[in-house]
Amino acid sequence: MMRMRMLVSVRDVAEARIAARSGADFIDLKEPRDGALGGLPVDAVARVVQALREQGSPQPISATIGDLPMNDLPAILARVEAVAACGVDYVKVGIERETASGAVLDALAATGHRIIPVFIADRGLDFEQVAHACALKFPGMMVDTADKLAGSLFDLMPVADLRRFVARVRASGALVGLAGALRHAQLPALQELAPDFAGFRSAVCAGDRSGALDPERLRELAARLRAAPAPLSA
Ligand SMILES: O=C[C@H](O)COP(=O)(O)O
Repeated sequence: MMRMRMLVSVRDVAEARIAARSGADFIDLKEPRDGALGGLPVDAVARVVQALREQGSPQPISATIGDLPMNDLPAILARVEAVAACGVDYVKVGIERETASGAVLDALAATGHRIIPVFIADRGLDFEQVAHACALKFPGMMVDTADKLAGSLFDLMPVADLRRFVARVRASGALVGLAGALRHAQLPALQELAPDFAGFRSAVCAGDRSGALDPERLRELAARLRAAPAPLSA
């Protein structure tokens, strides 16, 4: 079992370069000021992808499409196409706990792009929806939280549900990731859950997640993740 990898959310070329040289395993493009899955303008995504590819950064790159309502499937699909065309490795799409989400998952799977559904967990997870997504064979799946002021993922979801999510997604063959205002202090709890990767923004900024990426915090987190033994439960 590999160690747990670290996805780091960045908003521009400068932050992406910092993340690439400071220990990030996945570089995730978003505008943190615009919420959990705030999207960057497509030309900004393209600029970051070009800069990272030109400097030979090996990390896979993901980008979010932005917070779009589940009932606006045409807008979701148009945005997926635009973001995928920037050359990212993965397109992240927020999945709300709503009836319309089933049809969104079906349509995303049919795009042929490498989509990572991100289940928004503030109101808990619908495990039928998760099972539905698992059957659609996405390359990865995550949970994240929308309200970053309500505490971390561990405050919003029971550990038993997180464990169930990790097991269910892993059994489907997809990569599984956890995020939601995760902090350094939660690394032991994360290690115990043993997702393939964990996503960070709040913990690697000097102020709140809308501020600037802090290379020192990032390097410290990366060092702690590298030092941690691979969890037995994995
Ligand atoms: O995809 C990961 C998120 O951007 C993590 O952000 P956060 O640590 O502020 O919840």
